Parts: sequence; C-alpha cells; structure tokens
Amino acid sequence: MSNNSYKAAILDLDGVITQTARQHAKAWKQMFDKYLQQRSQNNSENYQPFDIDTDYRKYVDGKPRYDGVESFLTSRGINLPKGDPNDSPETETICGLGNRKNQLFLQLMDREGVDIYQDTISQVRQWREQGIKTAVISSSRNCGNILEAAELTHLFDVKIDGVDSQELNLEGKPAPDVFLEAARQLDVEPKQAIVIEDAVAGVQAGRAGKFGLVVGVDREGANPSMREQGADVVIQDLGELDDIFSPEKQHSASSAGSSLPSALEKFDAIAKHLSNRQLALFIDYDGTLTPIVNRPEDAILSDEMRSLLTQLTERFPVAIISGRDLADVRKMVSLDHLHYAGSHGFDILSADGTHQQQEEAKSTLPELDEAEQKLRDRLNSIEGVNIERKRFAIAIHYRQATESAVKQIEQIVDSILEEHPQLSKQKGKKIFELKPNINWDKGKAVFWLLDRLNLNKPDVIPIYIGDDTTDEDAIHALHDQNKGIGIRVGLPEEPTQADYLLRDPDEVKQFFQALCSTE
Ligand SMILES: O=P(O)(O)OC[C@H]1O[C@H](O[C@H]2O[C@H](CO)[C@@H](O)[C@H](O)[C@H]2O)[C@H](O)[C@@H](O)[C@@H]1O
Repeated sequence: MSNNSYKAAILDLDGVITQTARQHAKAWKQMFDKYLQQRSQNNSENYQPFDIDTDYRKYVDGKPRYDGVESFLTSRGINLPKGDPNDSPETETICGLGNRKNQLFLQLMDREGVDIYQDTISQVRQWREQGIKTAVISSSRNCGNILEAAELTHLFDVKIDGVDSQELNLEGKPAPDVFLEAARQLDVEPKQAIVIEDAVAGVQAGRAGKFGLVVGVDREGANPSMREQGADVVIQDLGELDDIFSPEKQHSASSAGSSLPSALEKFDAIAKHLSNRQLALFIDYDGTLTPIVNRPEDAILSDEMRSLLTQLTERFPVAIISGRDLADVRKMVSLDHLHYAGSHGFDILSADGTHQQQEEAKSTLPELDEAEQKLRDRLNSIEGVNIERKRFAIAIHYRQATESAVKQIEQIVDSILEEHPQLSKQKGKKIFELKPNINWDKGKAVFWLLDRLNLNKPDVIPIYIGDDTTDEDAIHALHDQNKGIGIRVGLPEEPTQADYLLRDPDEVKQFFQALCSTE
C-alpha cells in the first residue's frame, strides 16, 4: 500500500449506521412545531411549521444539538438566549429547547427501539476482517447509548460523540474537528481515512478535514446537493463501497479513473460531437442504471430513471446491454421500444421483436445445466453464496459471504470449470460468472445491434455506458473500431479505454437529463 492508501473508515452514526435520523427528525419537528405554535399564539404571528425535509436537512441534521436549535431559530428570525446545558426542557432558551427535543427523542427510542442499516454493518464487519480500523462519530450525546442498545459498540475502535466533543472542546460539524479527532485516535492521517456521512454538514466537515475520500450516503436519492457540498461519491447503499480498501482499487482510483474527464463537465464537447449526427445509446443495467446492492432482486430501477429512459427512447435508439437474464432485465426495466441484450449479449431481443440467440452458445446449454447443478451441490454449505442462473451464464454471487470464504468459493468454481472446458470464467463485482467459452461478448452484441438496426454508419455515434469488466468489452470494441464514445461508471479497477467517466448512477441520471435537453 502506498502512503496515500486508505487505512480507516470513519462513519457517522445517525442515517449511516442506525436509522435514528428519522427519529431525530421526528423529535425536532414535534418540539419546534409546538414551540412555534405557542409563539404564534402569544405574539399573533403566522404559524409556519418545521419542515421535516428542508428545515431538518438545512439547519439541524448532523449538527450538535444546541447549534441545530440556534441555526433553525435564526432562519426564522428568532433570537433566544443561549442558556445553560443544565436548563430544564421547559426553559425558553436554546439549551432548554435542545433538551426538550432530546427528551422527545429518548421517548421515541424507548417506544420504537433502534433499527440498524444492515448494509453498513456487513461492510464494517468485512472491513474489520481485512484489518481496516473503524470509528463512529456523532454530534449526538446519545451515541454511546444507541450503540449499546443496538449491540454495535464492539464494531468500532474509536467513538467520538457529543459528550466527547464537549469534553475535548471540539467544534461541531461542519467544522472537521470530530473527524480529525477520530483519525488522530485511530492513528491515521486524514488522507488515509474515508469519511462516510449522510448529512450535508458532515460532508462539508469531511471535505474541510481533507480526508482521503468523502462518501455521501443518500439512501432515498433525495439529497442532490451532497456532491456540490464536497462529497467525492454519493451512494445509496454501503454495498457500493465494495473493495474500496483493496490496493488495486485504490491504485486505479488514483490512476486510471481520476485521469478520465467527466462526461458531465465535458458535456458541451460531447454535444458538439453529436450535432448533425444520430446518437445510439447502449446502456448497462447494474451499477449504471441502479446502484449496486446486496441482492440482485433489490436493484430496482427508480421511476425517475425509467422516465428519463422513456424520454431518451423517444429521441434515439436505446439498448440495454446486461449480464442479467434477458427476461429478468426486461422485467426490471419494464419499457417497450427498447432493444435488450441479456446474458452478457448472448441473448438479444430487438424492439421489433427479433429474437437472436448466439448460435454456438446454444450447444453449451447442457454444459451450463450440469455446471449449475455441481455449483449448487458443492457451494451449498458455504453461507452467503447465491447462484443466479441466466440462460447463457451462471453468476456465483459472494457479496454476502465472509471475506475468508471467497478463496474457497473460487477454488470450487475453478474445479468445476476444469471439468467443463466449453465454459469460461469471468469476474465482476463480487461475482464469478461461468459463460460459454465463445468469442462473443457485450461488444459483439453492440455491433450485432448496430448492423441489425442499420446504424453501423458514419453519421451514427454510438455511446456505451457501463460500470463493470464486461462493459469494458463493449467500450473496447468501440475504441478498436474508432467509433463512438465509451463512458465508464465509477472508478475502474482495471485499465479502461473509456473516453469519459461518470462517477455513479446519479451522474448517469444527470447525463441523461443533459441529453434530453439537447436540441
Ligand atoms: O451487465 P449488468 O447489467 O451490469 O449485470 C452484471 C451483473 O449484475 C448483477 O450483479 C451485480 O449487481 C447486483 C445487484 O446490485 C450485486 O448484488 C452483485 O454483486 C453485482 O455483481 C446481476 O445479478 C448479474 O447477473 C449480472 O451479471
């Protein structure tokens, strides 16, 4: 590992590890609404309730309790004396109101218990198995109790919460103090640590502390300002941080990926290239149209993305080129008028109903069936393995298996592969795949479709967008033919021939929006 390698993860508590952000928001709303109502009655002012989305996110989320009270009241032109942390919840001071909110929060926790985000816990466990140090930070003075209640204390080497901050005189977020103190106690440089935050104030704090990577968690996809506020990447699920600590990934993040120009920043140049030509869009599914998640069935296409795809289809030929089974990817996308390729391009259905299955591959179907049965038998006893059969491929998912089991899984896959030379192995994101050992891939599928749709001509510019190794086959094929534009989604782990980078599915969405607004 180079000096710049990440060695630690510092995670915010509420909204990243536990689902208590919702309970905090609810308690803030109850407290402020009651207070604002009383005030409006006493002073004959208009009553404007606390908005659980905008006010919460802008003024209180992620901040120490009393800073949150002050920041929201100031936004409403209300000035109260600071008071003292010992003020009773009935006192009309900043501290009094803060204590009132805390009382409500504790009542909610008592009633509802603490829910955790399982994706985060799985990642933290995996990182700890890899020897990565972990810290939890929170502005909340209840952090210790919440961790105890959720039985998570043992998963973190260091904890810095509201109580510690007061003792150590640390400034609250968006100042970087809590993160810097966590890094100091973990004995790592800020640039060796990644910060994982769901609040804008926390993302700003991570950026201000010059941490190696600032990850914004936006589970509902509802917080578009995170990137503008300094997040390097925005994710919906911690599963997307897979392999973030592997030296290869870090190396590629600093070399291959970061040297690629952003397709968003260079959109004008791309649009210029497209003027007076027809665009043909080829898009991968997992990791491109949807974030990577623990279980394939949970990679649901958002309504917003579906509506953008509809708009794109009205203007250009659009094809989804997926590793999934053809029927599966069609069901996930659920749109007509698109061309679909499943099983990494072995199984193609054009929008006019033409169904093309790669001829040679058909003869390997009995081999695939046999291999599938062997995989199911021999991997049966290993927890966390999920076998997904596609017509022309078998995916062996190990995302939910322990790090130590991966080697054994690969050995079993390799031994079965030796018994079936008609098949070949390919690796993807936490996945081994067995496919027909035939010179056919997503790149070949793209050119098959270009020919079939009479689009393989100079005035057509194909754009391919994808995130994984199998997508590189298509990007490679376009590059080899000196044709079109290749866009990689996420920092690639292997050398790429892509022309541009989009950092995640959210940027893919922005790219589509930009395409839809071109003349
Ligand atoms: O070519 P794609 O459409 O991107 O398909 C590639 C594989 O995607 C799916 O697996 C990946 O996404 C899952 C859901 O996010 C994730 O759990 C898994 O770890 C990833 O490898 C799909 O299940 C496979 O069949 C595709 O080959």
